Amino acid sequence: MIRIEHLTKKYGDEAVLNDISLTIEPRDIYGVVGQSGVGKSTLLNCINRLEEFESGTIDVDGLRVETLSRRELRIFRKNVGMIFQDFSLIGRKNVFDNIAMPLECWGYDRVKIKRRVEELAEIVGLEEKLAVRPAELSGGQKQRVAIARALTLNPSYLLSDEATSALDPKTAISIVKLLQDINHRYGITIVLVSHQLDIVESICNRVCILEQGRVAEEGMAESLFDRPSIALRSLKGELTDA
Ligand SMILES: Nc1ncnc2c1ncn2[C@@H]1O[C@H](COP(=O)(O)OP(=O)(O)OP(=O)(O)O)[C@@H](O)[C@H]1O
Repeated sequence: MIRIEHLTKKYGDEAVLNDISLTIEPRDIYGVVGQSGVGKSTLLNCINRLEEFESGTIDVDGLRVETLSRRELRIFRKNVGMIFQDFSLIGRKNVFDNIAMPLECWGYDRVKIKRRVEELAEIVGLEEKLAVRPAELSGGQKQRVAIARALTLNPSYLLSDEATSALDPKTAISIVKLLQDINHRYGITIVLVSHQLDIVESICNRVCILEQGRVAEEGMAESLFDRPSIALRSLKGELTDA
């Protein structure tokens, strides 16, 4: 469980996140939506402490993220995979070596690395592409490599920052299905930041809408999308400013 309480994060004097409190339950696919610049990526980056924050607490499975030492943080991050819009793959390494990177960092032996990489390649449907470099892959295939790499250390959590935003609609749906499958089969909790509301509606069970650094609305995706609030209608562009 991720429990965020009274989180405030500033850049300079400006609070990008202002007193955010929310709870992400195990096995959730939890959507975070909001206008561009509202602080969605910052919120994700606070969860695995890629960003430090001024006040508030983030508790992940009983660990207080803001109190972790550098060594504890390294271990904590094994449990929290992350994927990005730009895939963040290493161009000079092939698919096998890209997926293997976290295992190599943790000093696993070659036999274990080979077994795990092949297992993950099968899960994401890239068994035939292990020897290929990222430049020879489609966007969807690149994101599959990134997903496999994010799962190498068996995390309980996957943070997804606009992972489908650079993909065409059909490919985006195939990645969404893969994320759904990973959530169902392995019980991995997913926190999904996206501006693609149709995707959030199709995959997330809970959603929070951020507005001006605050939680404008939070709840079950079904009820939120069935009876759109002012916050959601505004995000959809259905309301014009008076
Ligand atoms: N390192 C930084 N230093 C200063 N300001 C930053 C930094 N990173 C982000 N910001 C600012 O913080 C605000 C929130 O940024 P963030 O990337 O979290 O928004 P977002 O909701 O994810 O936006 P988008 O949907 O466009 O990706 C923005 O105004 C951004 O300019």
